[in-house]
Amino acid sequence: MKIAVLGAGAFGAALAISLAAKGPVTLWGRGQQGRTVRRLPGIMLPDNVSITAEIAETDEADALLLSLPMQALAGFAAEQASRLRDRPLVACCKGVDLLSGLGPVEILQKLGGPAPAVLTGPSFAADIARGLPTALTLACADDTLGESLQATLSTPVLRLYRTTDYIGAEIGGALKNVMAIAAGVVIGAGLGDSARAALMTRGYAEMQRFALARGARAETLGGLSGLGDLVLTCTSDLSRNFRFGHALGAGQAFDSDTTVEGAATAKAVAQIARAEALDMPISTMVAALVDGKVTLADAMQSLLTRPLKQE
Ligand SMILES: NC(=O)C1=CN([C@@H]2O[C@H](COP(=O)(O)OP(=O)(O)OC[C@H]3O[C@@H](n4cnc5c(N)ncnc54)[C@H](OP(=O)(O)O)[C@@H]3O)[C@@H](O)[C@H]2O)C=CC1
Ligand SMILES: O=C(CO)COP(=O)(O)O
Repeated sequence: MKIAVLGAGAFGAALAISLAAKGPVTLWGRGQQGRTVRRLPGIMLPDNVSITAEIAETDEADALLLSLPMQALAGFAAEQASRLRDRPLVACCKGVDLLSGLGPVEILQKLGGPAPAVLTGPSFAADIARGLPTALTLACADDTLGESLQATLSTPVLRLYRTTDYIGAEIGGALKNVMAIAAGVVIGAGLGDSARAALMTRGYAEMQRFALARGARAETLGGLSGLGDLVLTCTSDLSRNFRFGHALGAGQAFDSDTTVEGAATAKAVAQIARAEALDMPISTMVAALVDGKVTLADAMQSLLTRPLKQE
């Protein structure tokens, strides 16, 4: 199966490099110039990655990986509908669309083609690009297509596990970024590792609650795309979401050109939680903090003075 990756950011480039070990890959990036990837500095593309700014050069591919920021996906899919429709699509983004409340698979489903898949789980682009061992979840409602994509996209060092529960997989990937911002805030504000462990555990309970309410399976959240990615992103300085939260907690500025998926997703999740009366205190507080609607002191006070309850 010939693969093209749409989106030459850090993750798209890393996936292209990884797949190039198995055969030629086309990598498209808007405004792309030359063979260096601005958002993945210091990494060379192998010769069998064709990088281009001409999206028509991806038309020969049998399957497309969409590696764009979540909030850009719906607009891009609508713009490129005729090009994307009818081919297997794999969403490689993590989040909830702020305008529609939809995840990446639901957005791509609107195109009406084969069942879209989502590729998600614990992996930093820099690790994948360097060929370090990584395991991810490939979720697709059509298990036959999922099996074929799993085989095509796995490499000796990038091991894909498969599920049909795309709802659980995409919600795990979306919400772990919100929790990573919260974990960053905790550490940035000097509240300590014990507080971070409490935050991660209660954050995981929140991820489960949200996912189950939307029809996901609990075990999916316990897998790579949920717990696995929560652990990675809440504990590593390599995470942009964690670093953003850290800056927020420490009262420092943060580069607005950096992709921080958890910020918009927290707002989308807070809106859904309000509309559906779901108890999502950490996500709601992250949304309010990101918008500057509450101070850190108020956020802490509000979370710590909630009624005592059973675990
Ligand atoms: N980086 C990582 O370690 C991982 C990232 N992911 C996920 O991958 C997704 C992409 O993130 P990542 O690659 O890191 O982000 P980056 O910020 O590195 O790159 C985003 C890319 O998308 C391009 N882009 C933005 N908007 C549009 C648009 N409307 N049309 C076309 N291209 C657009 C950007 O172009 P430009 O530079 O011109 O703005 C850039 O090339 C996210 O959802 C992220 O959560 C998942 C796992 C790991
Ligand atoms: O999704 C990721 C790791 O799995 C990358 O995390 P950040 O977007 O926070 O850098």
